[in-house]
Amino acid sequence: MKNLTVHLDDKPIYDIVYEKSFDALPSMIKELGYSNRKICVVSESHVASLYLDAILHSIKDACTYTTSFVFPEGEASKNLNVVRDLYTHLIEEKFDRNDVLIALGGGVVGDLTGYAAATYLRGIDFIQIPTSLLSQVDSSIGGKTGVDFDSYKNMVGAFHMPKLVYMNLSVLKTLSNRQFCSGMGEIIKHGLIKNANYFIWLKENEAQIAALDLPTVGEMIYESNVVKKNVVENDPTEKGERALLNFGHTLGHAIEKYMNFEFLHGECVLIGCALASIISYKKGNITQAELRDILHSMKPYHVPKLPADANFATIVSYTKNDKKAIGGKIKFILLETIGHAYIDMDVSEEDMLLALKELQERYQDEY
Ligand SMILES: NC(=O)c1ccc[n+]([C@@H]2O[C@H](COP(=O)([O-])OP(=O)(O)OC[C@H]3O[C@@H](n4cnc5c(N)ncnc54)[C@H](O)[C@@H]3O)[C@@H](O)[C@H]2O)c1
Ligand SMILES: O=C(O)C(=O)C[C@@H](O)[C@H](O)[C@H](O)COP(=O)(O)O
Ligand SMILES: [Zn+2]
Repeated sequence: MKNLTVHLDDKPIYDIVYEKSFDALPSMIKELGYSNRKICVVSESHVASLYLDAILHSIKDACTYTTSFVFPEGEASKNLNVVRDLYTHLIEEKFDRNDVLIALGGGVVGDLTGYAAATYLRGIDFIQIPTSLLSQVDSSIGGKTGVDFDSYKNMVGAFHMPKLVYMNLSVLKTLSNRQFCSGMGEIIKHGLIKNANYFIWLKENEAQIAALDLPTVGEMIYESNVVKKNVVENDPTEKGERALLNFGHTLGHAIEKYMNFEFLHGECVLIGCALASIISYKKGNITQAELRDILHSMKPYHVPKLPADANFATIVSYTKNDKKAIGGKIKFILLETIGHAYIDMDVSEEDMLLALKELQERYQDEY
């Protein structure tokens, strides 16, 4: 697979490289000019138990000093307390402005490490080594970094681009099926908002994807990265087009909070995409056949059902804290057709409630 380069203002900023091992990492660290720097590898308990020793061993001769910082796995760690502990570690290890962080893990590690890199000493370099499907297709690219605050998603953050995104596709072999399916939420989103052919390809290849056929999964990751890279290059700080990447996230983030993070981010994005598609259909945009195709495309990935007694009004009330609201109005992302999304400022609470009710009914009929 050809590597990609993310440009800003037509200047190359960082590469996304596709590998099947960690072997090429030391030479890439040297190429970035980090031979005389210290490196702290940041990870969480589960990923660290699988890959941290290998990474530390592989980079030890590529820089002057290595250390690591490991926090408990899961979304509950994506907060300012853990960032504070990381700052303390970096201060104790005398990290200066030239030193470097490596984020080794899924989106939680990437978002948190990126935020620490953006803020420690007003900004130091960091490298993304995404290990979950979701982080390989989405969160490692584009420089959105941040943490949750009082269970409000990504309330505190910064835009800070990595210097390299190093994908080792072979690590997906240790990922659980549930986490793999969660990553599919962002992937289906990419097809729906930007590339109808990619959406069709996803449906045609769903058997190979679900069976984790690595060449097919590699192609899928690459296609998703192209979608994300193009959007980020056009609008790195979300002044316009980048908001489309939030398709499925307004209600998705509200459901994540409502479910106390028991549902995974990508699972909530799948539900959110289904709901936004229902609203798009009810507004006369997508056809009934398109809506059916969208809901069917999610079926192999085990979209979790909201509890039968879920309080939809509470879920809708959580969307009021959406970071993208302008003058109290929510910037909702809808589909014009499959492959074309737009910002709609007129989605009402009633629209959201009706969509939640309809999805719950469709789930009872298995769509
Ligand atoms: N910055 C962005 O643009 C962006 C985009 C999408 C999502 N996000 C954020 O990313 C987070 C979700 O990311 P995620 O789904 O990767 O969650 P995560 O980081 O919690 O990782 C998911 C789980 O998979 C495990 N895991 C990761 N890699 C593994 C591997 N190779 N083998 C075995 N287990 C592995 C982890 O231990 C964890 O339990 C959310 O906080 C979300 O808000 C950010
Ligand atoms: O990169 C982006 O831009 C995205 O919106 C990607 C989303 O998948 C991701 O979940 C992001 O963290 C959401 O950002 P937020 O600003 O809505 O918190
Ligand atoms: Zn997301």
